Amino acid sequence: MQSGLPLGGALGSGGSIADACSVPVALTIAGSDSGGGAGIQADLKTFQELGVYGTSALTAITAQNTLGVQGVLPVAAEQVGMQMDSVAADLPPDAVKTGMLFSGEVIETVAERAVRYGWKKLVVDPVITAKGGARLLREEALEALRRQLLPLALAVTPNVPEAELLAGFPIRSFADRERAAAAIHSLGSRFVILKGGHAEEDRDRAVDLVYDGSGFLRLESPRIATRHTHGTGCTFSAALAAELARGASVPEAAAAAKAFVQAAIEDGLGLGSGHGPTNHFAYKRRMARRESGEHV
Ligand SMILES: Nc1ncnc2c1ncn2[C@@H]1O[C@H](COP(=O)(O)OP(=O)(O)OP(=O)(O)O)[C@@H](O)[C@H]1O
Ligand SMILES: Cc1ncc(CO)c(N)n1
Repeated sequence: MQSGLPLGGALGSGGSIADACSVPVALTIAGSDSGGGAGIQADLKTFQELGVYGTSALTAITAQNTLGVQGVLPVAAEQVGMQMDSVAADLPPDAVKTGMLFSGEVIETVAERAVRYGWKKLVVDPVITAKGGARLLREEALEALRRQLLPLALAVTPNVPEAELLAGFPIRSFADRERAAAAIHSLGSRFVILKGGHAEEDRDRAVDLVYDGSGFLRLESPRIATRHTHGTGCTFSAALAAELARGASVPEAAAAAKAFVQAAIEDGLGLGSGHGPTNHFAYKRRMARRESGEHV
């Protein structure tokens, strides 16, 4: 895994940063959250915190805050495609993640570009509803997600309600979660990371399951008692994509993403009067304190 940005030395030798910089690049294809805790804003903040240059293709503009989603304006699929073309032509991404895609046409456009540009490190966060229940994916687009996008994914990162919809059966136990991960894996993604934020049977632990088609890896952390978890899923999948862009394997990237989101929830900001955002600064600050010898 790369440990930092190779900027050092470039300035003193007369070269420009632009000439010398080989920073990893990630692309997020997602919706805008005006409240800044989820969507494209969470993704770009996470990329930045992890030392990855962030680019974006916007799929929808949501009017949103910690209380809910007040409005959704979809971006036309053609315009989403043009944004991907602009980025791919000039700033080829090392990893790509998708979030809110909203329509079947946008999903089809993303799948077509993923093939055209050979995006191998594609993370699909199958965003379906927001925490308050607002729909971020049209009902009729679920099949397009299952059939067109998942076969192209390196990793898909459903939460429990999304996994129920993708697998087609309810999840009530840990064994159900394993069965759902296997069912989703059969749709074609190389890895399934079934997140446990919503899992009601785990009161004390937040357990994410990583499945590669043969074995399960469990990523566990203490469950934090807080309502400030807006955007945890976006933040997790963005951290996963950033670590993949830096050269990590999927299990390594998933463990790092779990640590990133745990710090972001633990050091919450207390903003807003509903489900507040997480703290995207927290992980990097902790790492810096750890490196300076502090016990964190
Ligand atoms: N209360 C919590 N304490 C610790 N970790 C949590 C908590 N809630 C969620 N997580 C972690 O956050 C990550 C995202 O999981 P979650 O299931 O909440 O995703 P999500 O529902 O897609 O999020 P959102 O829809 O808010 O973006 C996972 O790694 C999960 O384990
Ligand atoms: C734009 C957007 N994407 C994803 C989510 C899911 O958290 C959200 N609430 N808003």
